[in-house]
Amino acid sequence: MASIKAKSFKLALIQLGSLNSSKSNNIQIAKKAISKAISSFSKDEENKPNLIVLPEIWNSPYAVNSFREYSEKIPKIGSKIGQLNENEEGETVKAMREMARDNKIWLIGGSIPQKDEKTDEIFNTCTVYDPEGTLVAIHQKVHLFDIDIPGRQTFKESDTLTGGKSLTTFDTPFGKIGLGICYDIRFPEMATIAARQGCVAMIYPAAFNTTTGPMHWTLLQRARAVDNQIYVAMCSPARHPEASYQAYGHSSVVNPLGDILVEASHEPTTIYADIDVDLLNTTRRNLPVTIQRRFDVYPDVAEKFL
Ligand SMILES: NC(=O)CC(=O)C(=O)O
Repeated sequence: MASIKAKSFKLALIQLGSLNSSKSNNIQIAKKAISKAISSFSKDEENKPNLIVLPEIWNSPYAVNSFREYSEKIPKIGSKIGQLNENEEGETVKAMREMARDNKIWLIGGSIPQKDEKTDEIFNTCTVYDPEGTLVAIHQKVHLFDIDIPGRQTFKESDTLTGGKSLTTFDTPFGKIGLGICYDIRFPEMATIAARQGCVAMIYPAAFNTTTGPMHWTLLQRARAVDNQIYVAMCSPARHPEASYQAYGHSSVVNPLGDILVEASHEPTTIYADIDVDLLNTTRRNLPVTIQRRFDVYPDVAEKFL
């Protein structure tokens, strides 16, 4: 794996606030937050973010009994802005294409509930758009959030959701990016495979809660970053006092050394980080674990991705 060929870039994570049960309200909030993040660089084009990330399930309440109602059809990778009618793609996808095009950015559109019309299954799905509004990647949350910490946090996504069956990376002019959604970060194989395929960063739209957030949010990001010598980012919704699910917030970005570059509180905000490819490659040169693996001692599933 060793060094990575990529260009340094600026990442922005939008910790959306004031989300409620109105999908169109939530879309307007996301639109405004993105144009505000971009317009604040109108006199400083060079430092404008190249890649913007939204949180997990931002157009719907994060609740198992809402996912079907808010679900949308997601069209195929490669579909372009203005090509499809409203029966072929949902209003959130259409809006995200416009957010990417109007602001000339790459957009990781957090996640939204997706309905597969053929199978009637619902997925927790992240879509990615290039600056023309073309859909370039789709990631369906692989590991469903089914946990029970009695008296503190119980959630069972599998009551209404189906888990995805594949891993996702996508190429940009500044490098390859790996995607996961929230609970996916607890499964280290995903980040390891993405890193070994040449990703410069793993990005997770996410919504930990006030029980699991303090326990593991930062630890998991730092672990995935240090193990794989990549950047790791998680983008959460802001906490909403009236929501049934209390999101942790704390959107953050960690560098390949495991340093937290930036971390939000639980309020609505946008945070920025420079993804420095030289630092990544220096880390790998100084601590060459990426070329010291001993697959003769532990032949594992990731070996075929060498
Ligand atoms: N919400 C999730 O998918 C995951 C989470 O909150 C946790 O792992 O903790």
